[in-house]
Amino acid sequence: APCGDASAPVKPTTPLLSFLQRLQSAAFATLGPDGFDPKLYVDVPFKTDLAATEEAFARLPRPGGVIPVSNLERFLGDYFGEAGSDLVHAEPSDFVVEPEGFLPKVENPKVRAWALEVHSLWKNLSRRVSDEVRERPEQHTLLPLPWPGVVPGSRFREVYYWDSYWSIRGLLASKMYDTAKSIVNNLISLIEIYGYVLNGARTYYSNRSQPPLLSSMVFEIYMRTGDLAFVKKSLPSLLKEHSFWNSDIHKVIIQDLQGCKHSVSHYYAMWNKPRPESATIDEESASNLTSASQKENFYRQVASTAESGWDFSSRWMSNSSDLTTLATTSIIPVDLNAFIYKMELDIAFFAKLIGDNSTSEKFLAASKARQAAIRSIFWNSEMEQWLDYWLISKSNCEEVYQWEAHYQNRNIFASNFIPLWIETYNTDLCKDGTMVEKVLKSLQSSGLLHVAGIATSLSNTGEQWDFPNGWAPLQHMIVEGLTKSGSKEAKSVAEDIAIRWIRTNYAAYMKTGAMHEKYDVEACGKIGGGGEYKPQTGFGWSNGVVLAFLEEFGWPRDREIECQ
Ligand SMILES: OC[C@H]1O[C@H](O[C@H]2O[C@H](CO)[C@@H](O)[C@H](O)[C@H]2O)[C@H](O)[C@@H](O)[C@@H]1O
Repeated sequence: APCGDASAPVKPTTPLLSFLQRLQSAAFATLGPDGFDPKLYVDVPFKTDLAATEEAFARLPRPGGVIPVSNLERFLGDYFGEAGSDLVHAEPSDFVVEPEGFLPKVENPKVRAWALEVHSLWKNLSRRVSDEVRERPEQHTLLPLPWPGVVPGSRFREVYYWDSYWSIRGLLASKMYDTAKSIVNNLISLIEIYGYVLNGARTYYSNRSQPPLLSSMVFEIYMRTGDLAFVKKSLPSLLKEHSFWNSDIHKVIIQDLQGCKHSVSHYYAMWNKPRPESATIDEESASNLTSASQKENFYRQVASTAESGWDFSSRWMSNSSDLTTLATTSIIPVDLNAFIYKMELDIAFFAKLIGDNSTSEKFLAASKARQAAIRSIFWNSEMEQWLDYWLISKSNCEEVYQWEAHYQNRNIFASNFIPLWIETYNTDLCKDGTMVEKVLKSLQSSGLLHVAGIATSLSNTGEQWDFPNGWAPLQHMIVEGLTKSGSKEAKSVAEDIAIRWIRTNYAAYMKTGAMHEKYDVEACGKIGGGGEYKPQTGFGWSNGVVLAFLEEFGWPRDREIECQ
């Protein structure tokens, strides 16, 4: 990792984005904070070139320094298309109303009818980039992805990296294999250009990635389709992605108590300014920081937290009520290292499949090293969970950090159980049945399990990746880990969590007519809240997880779907 902020990389911004940020700031001054979504102003496509638009913007009247609402609205209408209009609806070629062999274990007619509705939502969420973006990319922040894809929904108008994994899990249950492959091909196209998968398919997301689950997407698609050519095509990009996550900025060396050095990874965005999509919010949050370097550090922490996918959470804060104490780059996250461990196992598996034995052996060795690191650095045998590790040092500039037990973060987060999802695939821990039972007990007494699913954390901070919110990805990884653990008891707890999650999604859908981005786990049918934007609907990963759970566990005819 870079030694201090000064040496850390920052991606250049574009003139288009700088202008849109000025527009966003002017709109904020005009409209005020109520209902204001800053992302809208960096998503609007230009109708004409930047120079002409900037000139017209400069000519707008500004009595008292603020553009009147009517002038702002007219300017927006004259010079910009609707946000999202450059990503057009695309009918997925592999969608059928009721696919053959769809959710064979779902017998209850109400649940089946609802599952078919959820399945049909893929049509609403399917998009392709308009020809206009390809012809004039300089007038859009949207990136010209080559193939159709699936978006999360609502304000998340573009493709997102880690969301895509759960959309794919649902698409596979919906038998939409071509759409699933097309999503992966788009992400691969980003690696070919940038060397990594971007947080999302917008120019303003190019300073960071998101939790790396591309190899898991390829793995799941291969397991369903047996498409070896697809694996062969994906492998070179996966190798590039692996180096990105093990490069200078993302790599940290920690020496354990036995003197063994471990190479692990952390989140680290190539950015030290307000996030363009939330600049008005970030500037306000940083307003009490006095020096330029304090602000730059804060902005880097904010962007690095967005790279984690958990934006925002007490998990990354040294004081859970003060966002300016975000310290994400000083934390070695257990889930990120579990994902990279899985990436290493997947690459070894794919390389073997295509007959590249030396790559396979190299990545098997890398996975063994990562497995040892996970055990030495994150595992806490007293709590029987894996804990994030905080890099605390006087200079914040160590070549090698010395591991100390009290730098493990003993606060409880759902991420402390994410290695379950990976361990079950291929490890000694899994062979030791008692281990799974210990982690299960620890989960059961953690305080995370609630009537409507697994809470993200135990702290109610008002941030969206904290209590009482429950997120589909977290439910899915823990449930799948427990299900595949080989323990009967773990499988039955997993099924119970899945049933609660399905019920809450169903009840909220019946009440609101929509699938939601996050839910409140304290009550069945309650949607989540908190954070910097209004709760969103659609919603790719929630749809994917409901379909994946229904495929795994089914729903017997005589089991009630209503909240109990
Ligand atoms: O606009 C604010 C932030 O929004 C995104 O984060 C949230 O939505 C994503 C899409 O569903 C999801 O992947 C992420 O986990 C959520 O926290 C975006 O990814 C952030 O970069 C952005 O700043």
